[in-house]
Amino acid sequence: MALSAARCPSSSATSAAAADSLRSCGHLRPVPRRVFVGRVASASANRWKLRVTCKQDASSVPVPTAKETPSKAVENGGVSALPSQEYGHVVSPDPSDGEPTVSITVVGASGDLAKKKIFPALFALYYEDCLPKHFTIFGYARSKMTDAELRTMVSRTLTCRIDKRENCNEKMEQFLKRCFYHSGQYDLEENFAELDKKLKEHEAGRVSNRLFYLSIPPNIFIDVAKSASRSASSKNGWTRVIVEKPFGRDSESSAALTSGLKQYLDEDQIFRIDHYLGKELVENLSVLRFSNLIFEPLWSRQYIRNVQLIFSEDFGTEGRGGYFDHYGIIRDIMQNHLLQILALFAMETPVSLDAEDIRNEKVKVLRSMRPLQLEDVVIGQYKSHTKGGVTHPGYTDDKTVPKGSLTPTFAAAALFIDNPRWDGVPFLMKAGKALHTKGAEIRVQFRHVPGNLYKRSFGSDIDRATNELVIRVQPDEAIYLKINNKVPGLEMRLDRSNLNLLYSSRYSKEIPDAYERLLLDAIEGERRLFIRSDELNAAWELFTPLLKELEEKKIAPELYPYGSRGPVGAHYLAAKYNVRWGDLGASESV
Ligand SMILES: NC(=O)C1=CN([C@@H]2O[C@H](COP(=O)(O)OP(=O)(O)OC[C@H]3O[C@@H](n4cnc5c(N)ncnc54)[C@H](OP(=O)(O)O)[C@@H]3O)[C@@H](O)[C@H]2O)C=CC1
Ligand SMILES: O=C1O[C@H](COP(=O)(O)O)[C@@H](O)[C@H](O)[C@H]1O
Repeated sequence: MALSAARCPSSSATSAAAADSLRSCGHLRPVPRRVFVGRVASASANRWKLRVTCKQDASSVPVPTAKETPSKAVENGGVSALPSQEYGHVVSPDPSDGEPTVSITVVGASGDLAKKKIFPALFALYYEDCLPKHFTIFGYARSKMTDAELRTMVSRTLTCRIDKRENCNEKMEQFLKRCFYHSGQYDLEENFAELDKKLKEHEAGRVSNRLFYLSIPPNIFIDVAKSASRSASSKNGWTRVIVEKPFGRDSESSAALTSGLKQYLDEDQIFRIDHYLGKELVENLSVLRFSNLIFEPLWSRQYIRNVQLIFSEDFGTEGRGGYFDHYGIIRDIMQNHLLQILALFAMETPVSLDAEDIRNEKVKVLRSMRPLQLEDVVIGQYKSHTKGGVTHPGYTDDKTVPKGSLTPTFAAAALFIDNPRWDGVPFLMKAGKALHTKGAEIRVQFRHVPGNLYKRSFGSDIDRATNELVIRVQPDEAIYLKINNKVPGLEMRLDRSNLNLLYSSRYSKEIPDAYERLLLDAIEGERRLFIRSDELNAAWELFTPLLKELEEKKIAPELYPYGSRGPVGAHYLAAKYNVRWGDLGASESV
């Protein structure tokens, strides 16, 4: 049954009834122990805060961590209070209200990711009143652009929530007035010093918190970290840096990148983004598991036969072939997105919802994993295919891809966690580009019912009677459980039906983009969904030997037609572990 779009009560609501109502409005969100509002206020042991509404007030201003708190020497001394001034169309408010400001600099603002994801996510946060009262956004890149040109560029990709269109144009205009641009080189400290000067003018003497989003190729991360930290970091608030993947291409290059960044930044300041962790259904994994009695007792080798993590795209690498060829699908999707989901899925119950407690459990899973064996991996590459008169190019037809490239655009792998909970349970991953469909899902196949009284009704294929829990991350977000059910009627006939939680039917609220959640978390200092350096090392240690072996032995990928289901080898790999991929549809009905 769909919920009607109820009006949400204000952030000051504290009664249990109000909290319930807020929960149904989808505004409840765990964030760490800063402010305790509403019903769970007493549950401080759980370190929960209810983000009842995004409206920022003084009480929700993030408190810097011990490391981020500036020394007393710089506090107050670093920046002199400037009078209110007019900046572009914005009048900077009087600093006497004592509230800090956040300056967000998108480095690489002229690029694809900035336009496609970062600016739209910032606007969505603004639209939802999630950004602090005082904020400024700067684009930074080498391209020459005026503030007005940046605004025009950004405005092309802004959209309003489809479920909330009121004041859309007005809000866009207000947002764009708070966006500015500075052109500079990535390795020139003087250019960042110029940026610093502009930021200070906008910050107008307030405590200034600064967030840099490095939306640039990884070979210039360290230059920017150096220039920004030396010449444009905050003197009296926090400075944080979001880095986009790829974080290296193997253990060694990743370690070098981490130590390079740590020359200029503390680990606490580095927010390594994996945008899959910001997806709604991935965020919900822990809720599903730890707040429902029925799942957690089943969450082990005792009841689970196998777990499948499946990613597919129905388009190729067109336009990104040059980048992709250096990485391939294992580094692009498996080593980060799918592995992060696996770690969240398989971790033990953390002590609390605190970022460090969660990340401690995730890293234990990663470190308990068996190094990947070549015989447990299948790789593929798409080839040209003509369908309905349309010819789709093969991977190596892309001019930016070297001829004869062996880079996989598809991979399937069987992974194992050698710990008491998961001993012997195959975790099967499959990821591919240019497949027949686009989607990402987690499939949990349970064991057979021992001595099943209805065995005869399933014929010889008992596998078809397996209960399966599907968490569909995208598209059409859903959680459904396949159960065996009696078909109504006088005869005894069973079929497989779904207990189905389809988000679009249940919730009227539009699902926020992953980048919105992650940007807001970075502003709030919430690190739960960002990758800690030891997690990253463990992830690379798992994949690096395999990646090296594939490259050294020049293993040729199995070719599959563009738009197909991928290489047949993936089925043999699953069969080796008595598994049938759940996304093939064959086991949908009995
Ligand atoms: N696009 C996407 O969907 C995704 C991207 N990423 C990662 O995010 C980051 C940004 O991605 P995207 O926007 O696509 O990247 P771009 O290649 O578009 O680069 C962003 C900006 O960086 C500058 N730049 C590009 N190449 C160089 C270079 N060799 N030396 C110096 N500056 C350069 C350019 O700005 P200018 O010339 O104006 O200085 C460019 O506009 C990358 O690390 C990418 O791997 C991760 C996931 C998805
Ligand atoms: O990180 C990446 O993710 C995208 C897929 O992200 P999605 O949110 O659209 O599912 C993928 O296309 C890209 O190759 C990869 O680098």
